[in-house]
Amino acid sequence: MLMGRSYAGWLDLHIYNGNMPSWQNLALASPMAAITRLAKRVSSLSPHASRCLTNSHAPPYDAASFRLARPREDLKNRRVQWVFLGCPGVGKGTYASRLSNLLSVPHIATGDLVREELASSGPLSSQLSEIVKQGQLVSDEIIISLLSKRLVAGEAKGELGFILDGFPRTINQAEILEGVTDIDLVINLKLREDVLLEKCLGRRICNQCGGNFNVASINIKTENGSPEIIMAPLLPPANCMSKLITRSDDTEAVVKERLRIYNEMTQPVEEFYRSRGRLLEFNLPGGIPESWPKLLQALSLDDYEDKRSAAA
Ligand SMILES: Nc1ncnc2c1ncn2[C@@H]1O[C@H](COP(=O)(O)OP(=O)(O)O)[C@@H](O)[C@H]1O
Repeated sequence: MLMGRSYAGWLDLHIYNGNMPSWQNLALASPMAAITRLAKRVSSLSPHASRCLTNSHAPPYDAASFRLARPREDLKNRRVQWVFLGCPGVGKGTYASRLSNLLSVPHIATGDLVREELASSGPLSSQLSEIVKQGQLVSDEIIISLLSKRLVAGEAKGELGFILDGFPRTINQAEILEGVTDIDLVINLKLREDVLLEKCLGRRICNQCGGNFNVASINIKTENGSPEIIMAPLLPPANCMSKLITRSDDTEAVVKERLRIYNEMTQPVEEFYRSRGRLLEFNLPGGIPESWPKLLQALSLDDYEDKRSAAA
């Protein structure tokens, strides 16, 4: 874990590339260039995927935007474009969502996009349902189409920057993303595999408000030099209690398959960004109360949060 080490510290260690942004200076500009380039990729999808998406309830992208591609924006003139990597259950959604609130950039989770598509009973839903239930990855073309649609919708609302969670998950996705936009930072969250399994099995979602909770109480003592891990359950408020559901892919067999697929398909993506000097490895020291301040510290955002809360 990068504890007690400032950004400048990791710069020295070459964990980060030479283009370290000053978050506080990241000003306003549209991620339109990235969106249009991603949308352009969608246009080269197989006729089947394009047809599925074109038949969907919302237009997948604005064809006119293909002509608007602009050069990559200067980092100083836009908001952060970050990616969260990490195994199922590690907490990508939790920390991505907190950072999204702090930095006022959208948190875009491709798993959520897939679940929304499933819930919509659109043309892709029965195909997606089988894939997700088995813990397999959705095809690159479908996931890129869903993401492109989401980015275009966000752009129409004036969204700036993004924190991606669950994308890219394959080298091919990483290469496509690399071809369309600049990713400033990739935060790789890490936790022991036995804890990941417990966390996935304890995960609960309120089917009314969509809130994410966890009933698992993790208490692992120090052994063979590995540190103690204590994670208190993240219990829902009383009004969500009777509405909790478990994700269909959070069964022991499916979580193990998702972990296997992560190691096979997504771990190479860690190396992809490590070799480009953009990967921040962060070993979670425990639950949110211990991990959040340390993550902010590793991102040199602890001071930023103080200023934000003082201004609120
Ligand atoms: N980038 C992606 N590529 C392929 N499939 C994806 C991607 N993102 C999400 N999915 C699909 O959605 C499911 C749920 O994703 P997610 O909520 O991110 O799960 P996890 O908890 O395993 O990180 C995945 O198991 C996979 O089927």
